[in-house]
Amino acid sequence: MRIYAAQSVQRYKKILAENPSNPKKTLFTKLFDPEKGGLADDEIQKEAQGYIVAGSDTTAVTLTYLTYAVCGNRRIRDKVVAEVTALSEPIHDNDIRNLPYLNMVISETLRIYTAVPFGLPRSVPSGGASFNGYFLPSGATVSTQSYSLHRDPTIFPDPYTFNPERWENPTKEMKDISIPFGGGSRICIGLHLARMELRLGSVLFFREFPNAQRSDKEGMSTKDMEMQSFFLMAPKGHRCLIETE
Ligand code: HEM
Repeated sequence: MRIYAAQSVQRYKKILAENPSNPKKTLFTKLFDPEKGGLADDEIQKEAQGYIVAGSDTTAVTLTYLTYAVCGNRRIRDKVVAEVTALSEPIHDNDIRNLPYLNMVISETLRIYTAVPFGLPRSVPSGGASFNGYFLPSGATVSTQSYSLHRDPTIFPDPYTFNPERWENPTKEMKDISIPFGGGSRICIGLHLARMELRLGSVLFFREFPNAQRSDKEGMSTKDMEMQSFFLMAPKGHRCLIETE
């Protein structure tokens, strides 16, 4: 990935050299201009690497678990299929961003199959802070994480069951405690893009494969799909087999 990021930076520098006044714009275009507070090549490369990890595996893992969860319950799958097959082509995000059942399925996937089970660390500001009766000294590193919050049985009854309907009328506590994208000023910068990808990916998949179901070929089982933390969460067996009826 380091090499890929370095090559991308070099490719873009070539584009800039060929058309310095009007280059094809990317997220990083301004960073290449040292006169406008840009960064050095190796700094851009590190940023690019961060975006590749933060923006690809997260969504891929979430979409994998969404597909697996939906395909494991015919009632849920058929409700998703009914909603997405009622759409007419061409499909644009505007047509699907408010699909009620699909959004519940996505919220439930982000609750129970959080790809990022932790929060990135924060430093307590100078002067320290009091939280829940505890004093946190200035400079201490603190963090919270979504994995156990999303499984709190007092907020999410029967927390280990994939139940999209629980999002039909979510309580304030459910909304407050759900942090699949973190929170505060450093909340995931890609959350809207991620939700868009999850919506589009699911719509296209279940329109194309309305009869998709879990496969047990090649010994595939739920054991393969147990979540393991490789920094990001991912299926333990590194695979997810789905077949059509
Ligand atoms: C389902 C998909 C995703 C999940 C679950 C997710 C989750 C998270 C979480 C929990 C954080 C830490 C936030 C915090 O500490 O408060 C984070 C940070 C970040 N995410 Fe995402 N993310 C996803 C998709 C994306 C995408 C698509 C992009 C970019 C294209 C992205 C870019 C980033 C970046 C750059 C940060 C660091 C933000 C900062 O430190 O200011 N993420 N993400």
